[in-house]
Amino acid sequence: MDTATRADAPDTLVETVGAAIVTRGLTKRFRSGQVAVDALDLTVPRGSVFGFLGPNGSGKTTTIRMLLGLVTPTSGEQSVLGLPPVQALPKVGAVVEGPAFYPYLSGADNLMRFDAADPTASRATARRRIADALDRVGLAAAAGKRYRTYSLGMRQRLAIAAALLRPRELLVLDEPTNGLDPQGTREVRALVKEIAADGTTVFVSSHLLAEVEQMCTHAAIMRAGKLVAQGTIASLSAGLAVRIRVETPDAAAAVRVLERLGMDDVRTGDAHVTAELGGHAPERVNAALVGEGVAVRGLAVVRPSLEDVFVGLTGEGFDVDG
Ligand SMILES: Nc1ncnc2c1ncn2[C@@H]1O[C@H](COP(=O)(O)OP(=O)(O)OP(=O)(O)O)[C@@H](O)[C@H]1O
Repeated sequence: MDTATRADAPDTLVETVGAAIVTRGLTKRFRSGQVAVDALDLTVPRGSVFGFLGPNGSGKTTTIRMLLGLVTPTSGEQSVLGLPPVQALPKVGAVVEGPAFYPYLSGADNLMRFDAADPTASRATARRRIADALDRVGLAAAAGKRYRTYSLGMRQRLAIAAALLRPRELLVLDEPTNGLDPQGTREVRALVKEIAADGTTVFVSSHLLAEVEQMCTHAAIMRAGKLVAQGTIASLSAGLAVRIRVETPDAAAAVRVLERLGMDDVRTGDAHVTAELGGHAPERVNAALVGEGVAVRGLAVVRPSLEDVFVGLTGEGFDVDG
């Protein structure tokens, strides 16, 4: 699945072989009549870090709860690791709501309690399992420290460790950086990449465009319960033009030069001018501007962002407040 499928899902089985998550027409209508998820066709390739992106209230949590068997769909189909969600659960780690940890217990003792709650886990190997999980999230050195002394990032990493007490093929994280400070956010993003590098598919919801752009290989964009687009990060923006941005106090002169070069969609901003780069070499554009006496304070090639994709497809800004 290297190409963007926009809102169109692949409809042959062949295309979904190897998918960690597939949904077809997945819909949740709450008793209130609210349609939280509307005919969702999602294909999450195995091995991807898949960003499930959408403003607050766009249906991300409801979808995740259906995928984990916590909410019954109104209609549609879904498979997780090729199985109905409930059957897949032993192979799926999830952090949906912050797990309840005891503040006065250490990180290791908290995990011990989690582990003990799993009837299939052998007691004999518990210590090894917990040490491995703590090591995996970078908390080995803090294993004996009380939870209440943990930073926000450490707390979230402990939650991820709890989800990774058993070998998992898929890790589902609902807004894992929500409420974290910048340091905690960096820690969690780095951890997600490490987990993916070990071969685990990671399905992570977020309302932060830049976060998904940085952390994920693929993304699906939701709006008001509906899928707007999905594909690799690169393919999502492939249809959008790369632009050149010129910082200059001589905007009017710069516009004339860019238009003379035959550049499309030339726009003037506050002390800058942008245009579609097309087949033009940025250094030649710069030379032409300078040759005409335009004072160029900065020149950048701007690749389209996921926000541009969202705006292009919906005609709306990406409003994180829903
Ligand atoms: N149990 C429920 N009963 C009725 N409506 C609900 C219920 N749960 C969610 N909704 C509604 O469904 C819509 C989607 O909510 P959901 O929580 O799935 O969105 P979200 O994208 O995860 O947003 P957030 O990040 O704010 O949780 C919202 O309008 C929400 O108010």
